[in-house]
Amino acid sequence: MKVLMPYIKRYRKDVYIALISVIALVFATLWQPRLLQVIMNAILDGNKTVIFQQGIILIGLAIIGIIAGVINTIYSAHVALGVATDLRADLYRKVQSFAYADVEEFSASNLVVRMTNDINQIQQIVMAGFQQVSRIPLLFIGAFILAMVTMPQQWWVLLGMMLIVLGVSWYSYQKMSIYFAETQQDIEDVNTVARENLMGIRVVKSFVQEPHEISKFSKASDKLTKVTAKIGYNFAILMPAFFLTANIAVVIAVYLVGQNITVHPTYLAAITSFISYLMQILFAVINGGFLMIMASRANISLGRIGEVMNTEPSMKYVEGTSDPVEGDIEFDHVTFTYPGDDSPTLKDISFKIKAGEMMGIVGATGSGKTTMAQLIARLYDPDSGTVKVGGTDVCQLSEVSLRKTVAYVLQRSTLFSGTISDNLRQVKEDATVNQMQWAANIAQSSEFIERLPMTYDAPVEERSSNFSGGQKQRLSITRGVIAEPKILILDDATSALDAKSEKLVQEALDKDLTTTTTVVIAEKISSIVRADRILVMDDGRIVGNGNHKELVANNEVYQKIYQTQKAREGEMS
Ligand SMILES: Nc1ncnc2c1ncn2[C@@H]1O[C@H](COP(=O)(O)OP(=O)(O)OP(=O)(O)O)[C@@H](O)[C@H]1O
Repeated sequence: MKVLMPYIKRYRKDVYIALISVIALVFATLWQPRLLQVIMNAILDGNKTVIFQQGIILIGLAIIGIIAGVINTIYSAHVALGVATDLRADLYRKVQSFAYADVEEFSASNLVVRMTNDINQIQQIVMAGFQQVSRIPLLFIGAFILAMVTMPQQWWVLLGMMLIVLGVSWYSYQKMSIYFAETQQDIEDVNTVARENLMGIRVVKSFVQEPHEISKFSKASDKLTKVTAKIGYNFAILMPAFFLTANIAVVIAVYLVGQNITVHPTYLAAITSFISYLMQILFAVINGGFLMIMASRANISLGRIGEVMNTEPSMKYVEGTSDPVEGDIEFDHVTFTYPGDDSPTLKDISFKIKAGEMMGIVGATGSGKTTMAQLIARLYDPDSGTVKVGGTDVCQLSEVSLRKTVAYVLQRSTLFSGTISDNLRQVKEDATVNQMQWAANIAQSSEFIERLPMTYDAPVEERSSNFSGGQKQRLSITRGVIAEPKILILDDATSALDAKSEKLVQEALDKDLTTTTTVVIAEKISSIVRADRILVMDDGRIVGNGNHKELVANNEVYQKIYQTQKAREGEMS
């Protein structure tokens, strides 16, 4: 609730209108049986004036009730929609402030569920809250008092019905809250299976995994069905049980009143009014139960949202100039462990590279190459030691300055839906077509972009599905170079390019980005053979540092990689 209150307060005016309209609605609902009673007595007395007068008031009251109901729904919806929109925007802003490690810890899909499903739960409870929270107790207490006033001698019928209905609802709502919590989990499971399947649909199809995937989905879906069915059975029993109890109470009241009807003819009108109040009490209890269930679901969602909102980003940036720094890189005794891991992935790494040089990083898979690149881009901070860029500790650079200095191109290219120019302008807002062409020429992407009917305004579909792997990589490199970064990291970023294109990219980089430090992580030695310096990684340590010639001459690990690749190339040629 602490999370929600500041958001609700922003809609004070709508909240007041919603609450005042509830009071008008309850008044109209409760007063109608009372008037009906007066009219019925007037009918018995044959008093036409009273019938007419009270009839008009009754119609007026009904109209007031309808108008109040409409106003209440509109303003409750204003508050609910406003709260949900603001909360979603703040949650999104918060996630944007997270460090990469924070996003990884929550997991991206989990954060998406929190921003969509959980926010929806909040929206529903706020809406229901302003429609029902004040209405239920007012209706319940009002109907109870008026029923007692109408037929005080039937107090025990009323009390008996209330005890039974409240007892049964308490028991079943308790039980159903457990089922609803299970449903929440089961919905997430179904979502996860469906999402994984659809995102990896190419793999599913190519390995003919459809039957396996269908059975996995069926299992998750069956679990959800079972719990939902249990909720359905409970409701199926609960509703008739409530109405049976109410009807028994009505029968008892009518029977008792019927004994005296000839002595007290006004009892006839009173019993009609009494029955209306019994029904209102019943509806108040049923709606109260629903609200409790919704509230318990929303409470879980609120907890999940609060968890994100209260998470402090694990990485903070200093305020400072937004200018880029020079492209020198230095690692000084850097040790790094991934959050949650026991042993370090990088162990005591030290090296220096001058601005404008090219550095290659090779090593076995899992040896820590990508991790090292991530530390240059400050996606993580080291446990100990310092990473310096342009002679400054990366922790002492403002976020904008660091992002302007370092461009990081990954093997698995991530392009955003929109157009090619939208993607390029993410890095350089005011990029002209000439600048785009310049960058595309370096990345060898101009050749296919310019063949597209809309060239740089060509659409990029969701997950860039309208481009091949090689085209995606070239577009990512284009985006990486367009702002002429001081440091360009290519993390296996040319793996989907043929040898000729890769060579052309490297030559263009040498020619056009002369002052840029290039860090190339590659499986193939051929990709880094020209580098000024090559780091050889093995199990999180640097086991070789030199140029190709030096390493071929005296580094065992490098020699092994080189010989294996040469032998493979020999086999292939
Ligand atoms: N987010 C992460 N959380 C925990 N451990 C991780 C994470 N990312 C990588 N690792 C582990 O750190 C080690 C080094 O991974 P890294 O990706 O740096 O290796 P790499 O040399 O780039 O491998 P490859 O050549 O296969 O890309 C691996 O053992 C990997 O399992």
